[in-house]
Amino acid sequence: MSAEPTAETAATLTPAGLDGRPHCMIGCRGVTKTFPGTGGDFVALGGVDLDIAPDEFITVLGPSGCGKSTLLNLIAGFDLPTAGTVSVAGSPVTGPSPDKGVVFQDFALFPWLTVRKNIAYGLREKRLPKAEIREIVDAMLDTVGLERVADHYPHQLSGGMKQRVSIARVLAIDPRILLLDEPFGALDEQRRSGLQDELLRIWQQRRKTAVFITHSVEEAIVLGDRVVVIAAAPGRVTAVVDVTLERPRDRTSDAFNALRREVTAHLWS
Ligand SMILES: Nc1ncnc2c1ncn2[C@@H]1O[C@H](COP(=O)(O)OP(=O)(O)OP(=O)(O)O)[C@@H](O)[C@H]1O
Repeated sequence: MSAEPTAETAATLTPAGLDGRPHCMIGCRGVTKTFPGTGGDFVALGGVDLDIAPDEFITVLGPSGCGKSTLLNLIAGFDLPTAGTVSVAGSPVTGPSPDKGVVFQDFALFPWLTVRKNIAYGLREKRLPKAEIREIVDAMLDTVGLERVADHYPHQLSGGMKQRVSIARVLAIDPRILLLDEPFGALDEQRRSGLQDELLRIWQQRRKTAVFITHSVEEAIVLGDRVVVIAAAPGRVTAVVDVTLERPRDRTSDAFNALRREVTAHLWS
């Protein structure tokens, strides 16, 4: 069966509600991605279907190599699917755009720019007036608690600080969608937990649609409204677990542990 959407299915991807907002911010329909290999094509994603609602926080969990980053790259528009469609607010994704902000694990900061200038980078690209840039950057420095190191360079910062800068740089351009590829993977438990809290606070304040890739079952449950489990070879969604626990979530509660067992079972099945 063809994975290409018909005019009818494309139209039903994002029917607007009474408030005029789409029900689905990100829609994946039969998303398949193959890469050429020496022994023939390698199917990294084999038909992913997923709808993500506006303001929803989705976490994506799966073994190494199952296609998590590939999926995120397709949503970001860094690459195109071999078959199927990825749409944002009803329009097919054809490339990167300012409505999608991406945070990478390795921070991707400019080493020759100070913290302030790193955060201002996207705003300067947008050619905003200087005073407005300053105002937004000051607000961002405050949000992520980095005023003290505003004039430092990346090499003078800890890993956690660098990741805050990369989050602030993305938030500064105020994208509707946040795409985060294992952003806290390299941090110690304490920093990781602090940044999880900070990210949730920002997400709740600014209401964004978030897709967050992780290898950690705990992180997936702490953050997500839903945890999407992906299996490998080919990459496909094998489970979607609703997390209805109140935030902030108590990682030691019975309900949390029950979810941890459920998600882990899906991951290993
Ligand atoms: N540009 C590419 N060319 C060839 N193969 C690729 C390319 N990008 C990814 N792959 C392959 O596709 C598969 C999925 O890769 P991907 O990086 O999406 O996995 P992942 O789940 O994010 O892994 P990890 O958790 O280790 O980061 C892997 O087998 C990878 O080797």
